[in-house]
Amino acid sequence: MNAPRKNKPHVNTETPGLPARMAAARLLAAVVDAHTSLDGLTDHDHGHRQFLALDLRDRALVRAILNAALRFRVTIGELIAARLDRPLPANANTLQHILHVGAAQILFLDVPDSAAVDLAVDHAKSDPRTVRFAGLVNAVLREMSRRKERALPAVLARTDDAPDWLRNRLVSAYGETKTSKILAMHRLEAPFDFTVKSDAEAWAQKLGGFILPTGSVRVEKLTGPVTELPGFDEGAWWVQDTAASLPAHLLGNIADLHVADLCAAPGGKTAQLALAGAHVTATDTSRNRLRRLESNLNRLKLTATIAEADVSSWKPAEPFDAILLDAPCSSTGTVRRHPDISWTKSEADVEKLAGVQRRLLEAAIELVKPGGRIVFSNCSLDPAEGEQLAAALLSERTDIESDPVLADEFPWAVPFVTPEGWLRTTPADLDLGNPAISGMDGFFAARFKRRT
Ligand SMILES: C[S@@+](CC[C@H](N)C(=O)[O-])C[C@H]1O[C@@H](n2cnc3c(N)ncnc32)[C@H](O)[C@@H]1O
Repeated sequence: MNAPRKNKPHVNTETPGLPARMAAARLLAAVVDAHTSLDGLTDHDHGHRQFLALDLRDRALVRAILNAALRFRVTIGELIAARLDRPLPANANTLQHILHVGAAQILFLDVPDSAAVDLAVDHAKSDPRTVRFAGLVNAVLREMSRRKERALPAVLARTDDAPDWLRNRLVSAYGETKTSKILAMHRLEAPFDFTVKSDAEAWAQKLGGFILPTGSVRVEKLTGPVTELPGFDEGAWWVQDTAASLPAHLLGNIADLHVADLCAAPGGKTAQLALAGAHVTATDTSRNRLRRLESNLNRLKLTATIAEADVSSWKPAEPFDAILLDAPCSSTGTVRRHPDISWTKSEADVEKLAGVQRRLLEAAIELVKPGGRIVFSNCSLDPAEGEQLAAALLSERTDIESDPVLADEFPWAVPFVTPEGWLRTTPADLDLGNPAISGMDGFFAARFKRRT
């Protein structure tokens, strides 16, 4: 018989609620320590095995815990630190994650505090790395629960809930005041935007929303899954942040033109181009994502030619009349919907992705006919992936010119057009008075023309 191990865990890990908390802490580690995307970890087909082992209710709880833990990570960290006599050891990652998962429930979720504390303590006891800290977990979280009414508003008022790298980059791009507005919006769940095929008025009514100046229908909160909403089965609309719907419009009248949508999946912009009457070729490197694009188009009863291809080496038979390149990016414009991005991405990613975008844009120029338009877009807030990249390209290449968006070209575009004729949106824009229904994703779009 083995000798009993010191600190041997002695907890029934099947205790109701405990597997969900253990999965939440495990996924938090994957996001924060290994920089893995939360969408991938919580995918219902290919997600993390600890997540897939849970029933649907617990999966929803894990998603809610992680959204809060990541959205308010700085606030939570400060409240934990205030309850400790000295900082936790640097290698105490697992303990940190258990505390953050417990605190996220106590501070931001509708879970009884006692359950959140007890399950965090059980979790600590179940793991040899944290069993000796079970008392500390109990003390910190109970005290947090007792003091939250007083402590939480004060800490929320002085924290930004952004890692330093992101805050610093935003301040250099937008200044302190606008950065504060953007980060305040990052604390809120984004409303749902729908791009409708026609009759926005009727769909706004049926979906319980309203029409934005950009033409999208906005709904503050959904009452059930998207797939059960009116109009889903008949393909009357698709979910698309209103900012994401703007770049495709910049191609102008594309009826009957041959348009390539490069980096197309899952196809929100392909659908717009097809709906506008173009003959669309949609390319992407990801076979899985192209499958999603195909099924999305089928539901919407729209068509496009689909090509699995890498833009940088793609050699189509004919050049296109127009090109949309919605390039992969750091996605910092979508933090409201994906609070993990602040913690999975870094300054180095921004620089690396700006290099990728430049290469893809150079390749895209070769695919358009002389005189043809190219719209380059992405959902980053960082000028390195937007304004700086566009300016560098224009100053270094003589075969393209800027095709600026004019102030009177699209009435909806006026608030977002820069002096250079580019489009720039941030979550602080589209302020409708009530923050819960305001804001939009951060997007950049520039329009170029290939010289004849
Ligand atoms: C921002 S997403 C596109 C979103 C899409 N345009 C939409 O509106 O639904 C970027 C896409 O670029 C694809 N991608 C990345 N590198 C690529 C490359 N070298 N060639 C083609 N596609 C690429 C990714 O697989 C991903 O689907």
